[in-house]
Amino acid sequence: MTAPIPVTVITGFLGSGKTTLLGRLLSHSAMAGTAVIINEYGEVALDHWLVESGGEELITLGNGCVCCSLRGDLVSRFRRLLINAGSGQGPAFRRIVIETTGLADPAPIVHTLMQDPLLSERCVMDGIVTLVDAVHAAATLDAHPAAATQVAMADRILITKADLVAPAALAEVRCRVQAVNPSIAALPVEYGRVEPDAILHCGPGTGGVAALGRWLPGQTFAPLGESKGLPDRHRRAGIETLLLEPEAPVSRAALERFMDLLCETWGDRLLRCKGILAVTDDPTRPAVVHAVRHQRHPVGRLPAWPVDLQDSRLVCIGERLQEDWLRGLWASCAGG
Ligand SMILES: Nc1nc2c(ncn2[C@@H]2O[C@H](COP(=O)(O)OP(=O)(O)OP(=O)(O)O)[C@@H](O)[C@H]2O)c(=O)[nH]1
Repeated sequence: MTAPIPVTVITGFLGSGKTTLLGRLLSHSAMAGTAVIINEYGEVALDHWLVESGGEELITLGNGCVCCSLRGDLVSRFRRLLINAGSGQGPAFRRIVIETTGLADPAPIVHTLMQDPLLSERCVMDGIVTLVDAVHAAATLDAHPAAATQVAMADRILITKADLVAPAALAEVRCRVQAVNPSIAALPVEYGRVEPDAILHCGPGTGGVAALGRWLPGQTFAPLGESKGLPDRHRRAGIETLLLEPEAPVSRAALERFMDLLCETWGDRLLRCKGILAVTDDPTRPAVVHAVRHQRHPVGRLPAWPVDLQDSRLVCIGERLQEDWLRGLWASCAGG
């Protein structure tokens, strides 16, 4: 009998720093042999281009959420991983990490994995790790029940972007988080700088997975069926995504102006914006932009275009977004 493969679910609301954390962790030798499944909500998945996996198996599930519309896809990708590794057709691995979308409810994900005969025989849930963005914790927990569910079900909680708030504000976030999940101590982090032990080996205890194990048998979820037929509950709740695919490179100054105006104007309606875009100063090194609500993160650069991405893409996720306005703003800033 081989030991069951531990599965870690990394969750946290949109833009809370999941991909940043994952990228850091995967560079650690203790994470060698990790298969990674990244799920993204936007129309076009960008995260896998932003994670340096160091040769680990990396699978993307895009344009939907593994807690609802993509539950069937999650099971089939998981099964394929296990079957390919078992038959030698795919790489062997020692653990699996799933990065959920920022909107995901962890309960149906764990339920989906626990009810599949092959997965429940070969894998064991290690833990649910929830990231809470220190800058936006209060607004997010107030407005989005999924954010509170993510915290309530956590085995480990990391308060990210601790560098962006004052100590008093950080203490408030801790209190807020502990009011939702008093059994877990929340650990502040900056740019995902944690040792792997901070997220691994949660083990059976009083945390989220143990609690879910007791609670799930009494719950019913929509049957799995064909994933494409499952409703996307976030879309029904009014969360929309917009995609821009600019054809020409943009100047760095125009890009900065666009991001500033976008965050200023849409503010809390803009739950997330991210993009990989060609810039005129060096179109071979694309710019990476991120925003969460009114907070715009500094523009980064990739050393080169990923092999399977050659065009600029920018995704916005939010509520009451207006496509015409977004396109108009881009045109007026970029001059296109
Ligand atoms: N200042 C600061 N920025 C951070 C920290 N962690 C992440 N970021 C930035 O926050 C932005 C979003 O980070 P991501 O890691 O992409 O967030 P995510 O949770 O994967 O985003 P989604 O998958 O879209 O939900 C990026 O610009 C990161 O560089 C942190 O601790 N401090």
